[in-house]
Amino acid sequence: MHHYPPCRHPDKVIGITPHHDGLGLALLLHVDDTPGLQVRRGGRWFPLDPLPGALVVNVGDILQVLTNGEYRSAEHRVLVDAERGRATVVMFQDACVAGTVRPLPGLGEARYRAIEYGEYVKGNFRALVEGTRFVDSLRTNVAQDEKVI
Ligand SMILES: O=C(O)CCC(=O)C(=O)O
Ligand SMILES: [Fe+2]
Repeated sequence: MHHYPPCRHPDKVIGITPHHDGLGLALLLHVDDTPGLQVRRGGRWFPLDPLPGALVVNVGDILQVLTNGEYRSAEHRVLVDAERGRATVVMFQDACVAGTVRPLPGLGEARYRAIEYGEYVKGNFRALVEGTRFVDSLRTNVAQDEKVI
């Protein structure tokens, strides 16, 4: 659960810095009608305003690998509001702890190499601290050559 208190200087703070979710699928419920969530596409930020009764479904990096890059993990961030607080509830679907993160068979040549889940988690945290994307380090030559993912 997230709570973003109002801030009189919203231009000077950030609710959550830009990131890609590292896990599988994220389901996000807006508890109130305060906007703040934004998604980046083509270098621009777009607001994802709350819709009553709707869930925001967000693809994370593991799902990007699982689908061999067919589904892309979306970069997003949260801004804060000057007057109103904001609350959200997020549920992350994760991979099996004893499992392997790899593209599912039948989706063409693998664009990502397989990695044990434990190693994935460690690498993902390391990359977060360094400000890089761990999923990029898993790309195979196929993905490098295509320059699409
Ligand atoms: O609270 C939100 O709108 C987004 C939360 C989020 O991006 C996250 O938990 O990864
Ligand atoms: Fe997120």
